[in-house]
Amino acid sequence: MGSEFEPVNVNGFQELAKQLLPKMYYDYFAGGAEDEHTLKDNLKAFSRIMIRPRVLVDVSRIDSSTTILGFKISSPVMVAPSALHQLAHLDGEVATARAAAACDTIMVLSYNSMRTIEEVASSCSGIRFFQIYVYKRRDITAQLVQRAENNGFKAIVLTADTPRLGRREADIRNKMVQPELKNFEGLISTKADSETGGSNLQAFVDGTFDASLSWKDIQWLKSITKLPILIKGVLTHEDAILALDAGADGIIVSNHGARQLDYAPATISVLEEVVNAVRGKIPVLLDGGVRRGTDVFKAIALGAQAVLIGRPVIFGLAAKGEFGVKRVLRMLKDEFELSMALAGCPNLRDITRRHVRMEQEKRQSML
Ligand SMILES: Cc1cc2nc3c(=O)[nH]c(=O)nc-3n(C[C@H](O)[C@H](O)[C@H](O)COP(=O)(O)O)c2cc1C
Ligand SMILES: CCCCCCC(=O)C(=O)O
Repeated sequence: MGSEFEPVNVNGFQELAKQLLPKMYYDYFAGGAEDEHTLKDNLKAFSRIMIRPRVLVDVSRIDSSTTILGFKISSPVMVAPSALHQLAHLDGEVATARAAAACDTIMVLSYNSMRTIEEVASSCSGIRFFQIYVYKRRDITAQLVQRAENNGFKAIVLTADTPRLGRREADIRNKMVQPELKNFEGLISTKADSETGGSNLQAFVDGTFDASLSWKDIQWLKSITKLPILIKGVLTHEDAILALDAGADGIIVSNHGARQLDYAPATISVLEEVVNAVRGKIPVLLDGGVRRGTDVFKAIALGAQAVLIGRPVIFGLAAKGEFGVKRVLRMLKDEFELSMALAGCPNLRDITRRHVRMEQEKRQSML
């Protein structure tokens, strides 16, 4: 493959990133937990859903814009929080933020970014949310939440699926090195040594993250910020109800890109369960395995307000920096708009449950 290779879909960026990145970093970005069963199923589950197109609908104008927590975005494709963007490209999260802003969408900045909250905030205007983990040292988490709020971030995303780090065997084999995180300078050392010689990330998380975090702590989070709070990592109707009861302002159905609990369900397979439990009271978003505009269409049909993408953004960044991230976001928007047109849905509100058919429904209809 020569340097002129130009991806025609977002998977092409993964191929480019694989050629360009050191193996340790590529494996960190691409990998999942243990057998990577859920990693594969996040993709396969989308392919088990069929779209039921309607014809002879006027689709001469397609509007894929939507509103999330009152903020208008050009299409329901947002940037998921992902760590360590400077391992993909020197400009790191600043390039990602500029690309997201240029595409009129929301970026969720990771707690584990390599560019600081302040650098990202001053790099361009744009709507941004801030994702957090909760450290045993709660004062540090509270300071970062405050800095995000002071720097114009519009919501806090609490990642709830990481009391400990999932077992990513590629990182263990590669002895993945934990880079220092500038956000925490003067607050805590982000250097870590793995006693077992495995992944430094795992050693760091095990020493720092608060594994005692529970639903009652949402009250603590509410007491330290005025921003809306979204809970990321919900996969069951039981937890969706608990999130509602705790006063969450939104839910992100996520299995952390299959990097935490292997054999957790593919996110698209549990979206409807969560949407039904929430009954429209708060927005439900989804991430995990979204690689095509048709995937976005399926998630919207099953009740998501928007999707977020993780690895495609990182691979776009690794391949072509800010331009690569823009290309990824535009490709998905264009593909989504095409699927809206071909399915007879000029607006997002026209996409309904009846526009998709799950595998089990297909079998029933063939009996
Ligand atoms: C390399 C990498 C780093 C990630 N870092 C974080 C993180 O810091 N915080 C977080 O909440 N989720 C993190 N995630 C999970 C993403 O937010 C998201 O749930 C997942 O990537 C979506 O799946 P996809 O990569 O298939 O799009 C990370 C994912 C990847 C691939
Ligand atoms: C620098 C610590 C990285 C913690 C894990 C980040 C993450 O959520 C992921 O890799 O997934």
